[in-house]
Amino acid sequence: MGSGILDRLQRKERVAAIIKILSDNPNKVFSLGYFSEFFGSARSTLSEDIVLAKKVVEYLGCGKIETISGAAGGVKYIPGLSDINKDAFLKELCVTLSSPDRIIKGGYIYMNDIVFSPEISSKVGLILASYFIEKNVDYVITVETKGIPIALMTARALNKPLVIARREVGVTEGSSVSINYVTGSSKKIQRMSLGKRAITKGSRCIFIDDFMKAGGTANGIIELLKEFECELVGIGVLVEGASDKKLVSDYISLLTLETVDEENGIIKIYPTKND
Ligand SMILES: O=P(O)(O)OC[C@H]1O[C@H](OP(=O)(O)OP(=O)(O)O)[C@H](O)[C@@H]1O
Ligand SMILES: Nc1ncnc2[nH]cnc12
Repeated sequence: MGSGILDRLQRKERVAAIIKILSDNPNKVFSLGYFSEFFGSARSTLSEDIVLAKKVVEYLGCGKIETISGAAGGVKYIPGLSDINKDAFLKELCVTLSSPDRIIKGGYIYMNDIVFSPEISSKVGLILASYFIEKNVDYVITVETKGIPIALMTARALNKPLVIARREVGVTEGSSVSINYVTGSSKKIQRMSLGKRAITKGSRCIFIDDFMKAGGTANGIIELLKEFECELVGIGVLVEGASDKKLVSDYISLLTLETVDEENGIIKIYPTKND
């Protein structure tokens, strides 16, 4: 494809196609030359198309198209949600999560339907990714199980690989490194393992999870990454438990769970003030 049928595309059709190509490949730089060849149009024409594409993305409040100058320059799409869209989404999520029928014995709330919903977890991933765009991330890391969809969606938005620490050593991982850690959720000593070939030495990683209680899991990830001589450059979770003393201090949470009152059937959860 490229020339032939596509060279007959009109400006508005090219703009739609540019947006599709860029948004399918978040954070990937496409040169003007690439589009010029693809559409069989002059670079000057493409520059004007890109100005229009930028306007459309801005209008939709779904991130931005950025121009990178220089020899390795071009354009890339940085996914995101406008503040208005983000606030509305997080508020609505709080309403959904505060339904009393979500209360689980022991002070937990049921979140499986939320984290396993592609529509919701993709937006959560977009929002979390927006906090780490500037961090030069090489990998997104999570620990099985419930953090996986959100971590994958964050990795998708950053266009970086996802790495999953396992509770048990997986045969298909090859030789692995394991560490023990204490999770506040189950208050038990747990083990997490990562295949030795999963991450390249010296990489920069962010840890993404669905929930942070005491932060023992995040701490475990820090210890695990030390074994790989990798650096943890950010931590992001969908929900943090407000009343719990944390073992880590530098993290982003989107929602704060203040109370789960089993007796009176009350859940208090609100968007975290991060800025
Ligand atoms: O901050 P912490 O005190 O360490 O607790 C947070 C951890 O607890 C939850 O996992 P859980 O143990 O419920 O496992 P699951 O994801 O397999 O359900 C959550 O997904 C975090 O990984
Ligand atoms: N869903 C949940 N609700 C409350 N505390 C938790 N800790 C881990 N998961 C949790």
